[in-house]
Amino acid sequence: MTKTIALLPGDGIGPEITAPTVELLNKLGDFSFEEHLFGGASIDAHGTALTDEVTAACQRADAVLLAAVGGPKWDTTDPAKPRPEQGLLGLRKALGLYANLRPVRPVPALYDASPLKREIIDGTNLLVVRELTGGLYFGDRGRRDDVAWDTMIYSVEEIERIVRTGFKAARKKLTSVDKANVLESSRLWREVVLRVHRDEFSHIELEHVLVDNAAMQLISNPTAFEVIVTENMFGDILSDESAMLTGSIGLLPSASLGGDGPGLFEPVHGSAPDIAGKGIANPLAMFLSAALLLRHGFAMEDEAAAVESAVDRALAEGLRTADLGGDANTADAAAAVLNYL
Ligand SMILES: NC(=O)C1=CN([C@@H]2O[C@H](COP(=O)(O)OP(=O)(O)OC[C@H]3O[C@@H](n4cnc5c(N)ncnc54)[C@H](O)[C@@H]3O)[C@@H](O)[C@H]2O)C=CC1
Ligand SMILES: CC(C)CC(=O)C(=O)O
Ligand SMILES: [Mg+2]
Repeated sequence: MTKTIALLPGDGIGPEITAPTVELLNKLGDFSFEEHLFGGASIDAHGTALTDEVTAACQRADAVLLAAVGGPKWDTTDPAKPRPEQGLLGLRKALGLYANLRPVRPVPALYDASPLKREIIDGTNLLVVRELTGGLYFGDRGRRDDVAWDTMIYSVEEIERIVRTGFKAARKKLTSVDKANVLESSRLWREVVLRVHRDEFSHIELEHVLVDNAAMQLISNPTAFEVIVTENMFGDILSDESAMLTGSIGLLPSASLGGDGPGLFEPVHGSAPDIAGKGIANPLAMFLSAALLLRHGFAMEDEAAAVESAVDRALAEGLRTADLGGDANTADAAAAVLNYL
């Protein structure tokens, strides 16, 4: 049966990396794409980053494929004005997508594209499990006179469910990243992690690492990590950092899961306004997000693996977009991957 994919190209490089991804998916299955304005594009048309109609269309779809939102055109410090990123946060919340999986799998062909030494990267294969609908990005915030505040708030239930996702993803070891030496929300986080480990997953090795130390060890000793589970903002920051183990943020995909309805699949990177419109964006993070959509959204494991193999093969055969130090453009990258599919 035809599966419906809600397509949200968004802003900046979003439409440029979405078009070849649709082409790629069309080679692998019978999909019906329903494209919607989202983020800045939706603000321009409707005055809001996410309309009720688009929320409903995403809820009805079998999966949601999103590129990226945002850009200088919509940057504002005025809290009364709409921002593209509000659409993203709103959609994740509306779909109940509390678990964001960000696999980091450097391939040997690209070790030289990373600023890190080959010996440090070699053997790295980690997963960042980022809590996506709580924490600092969703807590109370405000401004009064010359004071502003954001609140990091977590309930036991919110921590339990993401920690279980982390333990289930781990074969041997889970690293829980927090700031329990300072933050009360992290102390609760750690208590819950310890209890869930003791009661349900004692066969998995557990370690706690403070977030500042984790940021350092991701660069000095990345093979020490298998699965990292952490709160929303820490995961946001650590995953962009981890991207450099692979050589570029343009390579990192993600899957957002956990709701009753469809999953949402999107690259880790943003709308890259500095290169938008030039046709040089790396589409591989978007292709790999489509692979996660096939795997997690539609249980199409063979097709997902085929996309990942085609990406690996293209890179092994020398494909290098500008972010990887080469001169291939978006169309070249798409042609190379489609060729090996
Ligand atoms: N999920 C989303 O929609 C996200 C949206 N944003 C938004 O995107 C806008 C730009 O944010 P930035 O901080 O600049 O982060 P960014 O991830 O868009 O770009 C950071 C750097 O990486 C490069 N880059 C990113 N993706 C690339 C790709 N596929 N190929 C080649 N180079 C790539 C960019 O050219 C830039 O130099 C902001 O409005 C931000 O709020 C940021 C992160 C995630
Ligand atoms: C609106 C932001 C939370 C987007 C972002 O940086 C991300 O999800 O990685
Ligand atoms: Mg981010």
